[in-house]
Amino acid sequence: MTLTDTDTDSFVAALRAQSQRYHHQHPFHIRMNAGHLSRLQIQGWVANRFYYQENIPRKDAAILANCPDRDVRRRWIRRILDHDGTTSGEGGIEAWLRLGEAVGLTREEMIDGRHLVPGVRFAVDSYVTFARTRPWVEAVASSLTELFAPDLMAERLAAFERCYPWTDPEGLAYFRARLTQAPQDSEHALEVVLGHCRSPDEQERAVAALSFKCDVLWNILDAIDRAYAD
Ligand SMILES: O=C(O)c1cc(C(=O)O)c2c(n1)C(=O)C(=O)c1cc(C(=O)O)[nH]c1-2
Repeated sequence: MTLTDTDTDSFVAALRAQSQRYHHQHPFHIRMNAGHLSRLQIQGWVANRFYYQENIPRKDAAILANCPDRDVRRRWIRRILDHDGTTSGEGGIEAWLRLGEAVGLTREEMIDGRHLVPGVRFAVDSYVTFARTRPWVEAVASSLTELFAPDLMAERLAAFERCYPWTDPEGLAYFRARLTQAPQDSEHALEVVLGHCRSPDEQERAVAALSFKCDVLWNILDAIDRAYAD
């Protein structure tokens, strides 16, 4: 099927329109970026988000396992290395642990999951299951929330520096790294999705996958917000 530029433009517009459902609008993030969260609420968010961070490489490994395209795999595998690092002391998961320490948590309490609330576990697990069980292109499409992430990351970095001065600034390196990693990742993911989703049905399923992922992120924050209510 041949796609015209207009078809592609309207598909990209439908994907981008999902930004209206992105978690930058969630009341918990709005309060975070306005400096209205307590130290306990920040710690609860960091400890619970650790479960998301540690599951991202498992989600990406599921996409690799289901993907028959060598070129895509060759590039996708970098995401796993970005998060896991290639040796101890490196990678995004390590950086998140340092963020936790910077806000006053210990590594042990993040790793053993003692603060993990059921709704966060359920939402994160559903994202990993989605990547394992749905067609790999849909799983790639679900990662496209990263198209919307950089503005939120930049806002969050500024908010931490301005409003939560008790955070050790070195702990914010994770957010800085994502400012460049997220656009690279989402650019590749968008290229894959545009290349593989040609029919209206495939395009609809890609938009639905992205919508599902917005639900995952929203539910993570709902669960954290409820567990750490004022
Ligand atoms: O803090 C955030 O707002 C945020 C959002 C997202 C996202 O939009 O999915 C990711 C991340 N962070 C992130 O740190 C990250 O590593 C990441 C990987 C993915 C993905 O779906 O593959 N999303 C995100």
